[in-house]
Amino acid sequence: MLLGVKFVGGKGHQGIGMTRLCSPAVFSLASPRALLFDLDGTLVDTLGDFCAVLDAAFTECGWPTPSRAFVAATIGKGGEHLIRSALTHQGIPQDAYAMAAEAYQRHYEHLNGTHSQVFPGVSEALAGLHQRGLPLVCLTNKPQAFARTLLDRKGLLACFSAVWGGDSFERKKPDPLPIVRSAELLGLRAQQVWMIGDSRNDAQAARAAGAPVMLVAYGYNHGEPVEQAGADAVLESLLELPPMLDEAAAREAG
Ligand SMILES: O=C(O)COP(=O)(O)O
Ligand SMILES: [Mg+2]
Repeated sequence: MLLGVKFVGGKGHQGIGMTRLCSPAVFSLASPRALLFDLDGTLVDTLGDFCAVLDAAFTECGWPTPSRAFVAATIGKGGEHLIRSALTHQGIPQDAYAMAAEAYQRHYEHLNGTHSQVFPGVSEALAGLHQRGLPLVCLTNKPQAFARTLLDRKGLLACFSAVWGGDSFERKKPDPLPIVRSAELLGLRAQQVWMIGDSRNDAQAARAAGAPVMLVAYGYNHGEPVEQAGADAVLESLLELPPMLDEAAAREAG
């Protein structure tokens, strides 16, 4: 029985503490051979970056800028989705996409990381997990170059054995392909890795790939309750991961 956890997915299981288990499968998960981490909303609070970049790009183009609430509910599916959604939301025709995307890209390069903060517990959790020798991979829908720069600027890059972006594979999350390919590149099957994310894009991708999935409660999930996104567990902090790994290892040993 996991300690310090509360089961929220059904009747008959109760616990204490922070981790909320959404699936009874979490009681029998095998130890992962690697962890895949989403970036925006999971490791770094980048909402301020997205807002600053959209503000700069749309202002330059002479358009009204989208609200912070709109941006928070829209991020998670990559830059093109965000730009196209923002155009529609502001009543600007889609044929302005190329102009918007060029301005967005240019401002993102300049502003990347300047309006964002690492979430509490992330640096400590990643350092501890890295010390265990477990391969850690960043798997985000952000373009790979932007992801690497952001992780570097926030002092997190050295923890990761690989960083894959929304432009690294033929399809993005919620398609399972990025998870399947990330596992393959480690010499693993998707069932042997855990996906750690913040949104239904991460949960759907992991479910379809056959990988266990944990979602953080503090990220961006399109304005929907994260408990309903189909995760095995909902975490208040990444610091809850080491005890989960200890629990899985102890179960296997004993
Ligand atoms: O680029 C985005 O929309 C966010 O990407 P991520 O949540 O997969 O890190
Ligand atoms: Mg995310």
